[in-house]
Amino acid sequence: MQAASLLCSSSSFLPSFTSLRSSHPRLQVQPLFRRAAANSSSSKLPLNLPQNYRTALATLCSAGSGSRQGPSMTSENGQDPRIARISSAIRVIPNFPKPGILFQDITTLLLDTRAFRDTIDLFVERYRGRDISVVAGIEARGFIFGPPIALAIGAKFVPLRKPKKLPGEVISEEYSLEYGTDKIEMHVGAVQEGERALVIDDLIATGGTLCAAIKLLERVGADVLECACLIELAELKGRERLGEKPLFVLVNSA
Ligand SMILES: O=P(O)(O)OC[C@H]1O[C@H](OP(=O)(O)OP(=O)(O)O)[C@H](O)[C@@H]1O
Ligand SMILES: Nc1ncnc2[nH]cnc12
Repeated sequence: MQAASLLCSSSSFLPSFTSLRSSHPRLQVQPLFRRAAANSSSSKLPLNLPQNYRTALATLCSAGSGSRQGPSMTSENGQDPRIARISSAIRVIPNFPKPGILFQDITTLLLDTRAFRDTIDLFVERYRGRDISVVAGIEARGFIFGPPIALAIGAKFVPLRKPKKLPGEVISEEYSLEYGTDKIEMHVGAVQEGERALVIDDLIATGGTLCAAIKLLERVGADVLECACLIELAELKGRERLGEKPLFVLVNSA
């Protein structure tokens, strides 16, 4: 399968927007849910069309030994019925912020109170009762999903921020982009050795950001149970970059 390419030409501008060009082959997965517009090419889509082809995989996108189904997985092809609504609520904007990029816009999901609530609930159902004391959210969109999950499961929320945003002493982890590098930072003392952590972001593309987040947490001795994202751009194989670390996603977007 051809790998999609990062189109950003500089790490200071559009640090990690990742494209899946419309010419790319379809995702090689067994979809439990396929959207009606599944055969559309992104280049044919009007900008305001809420979706392109998107395959929702419910909890089956978990990898590694941490994989398990949430308690409310009622059957309709084995998929939780909430997934279809969540998938539909994410808008895909072709050619934003640069030509060739299919931008996964989660702001439309936030406008749909039921879909937003269902998203949080699905994560909470998965992580409640697993003795997680830290939910680490990645700037910026991990800050939207992380805090409600943290509150619901009784964990603290730790923001992992872009450079020079945190006022206290920080540890940093650099990660590579197609062109150049970027960095995320965490406050020293926010997480203690031995704590059980979950990393949350809206989306995994190449996986560089999540890898850096895992490294930050492990450097202070935390045990990172799993990473969780709303969306996976599976063609970019970010999951492989995570190695054995389990990844849980709700929606797979090709
Ligand atoms: O898997 P990767 O290739 O590392 O890319 C994924 C990251 O890219 C996006 O954030 P972005 O860097 O665009 O920052 P933002 O959320 O502040 O817009 C997304 O929210 C993830 O954090
Ligand atoms: N295609 C994409 N849409 C939204 N955020 C992204 N981050 C990296 N690639 C992205």
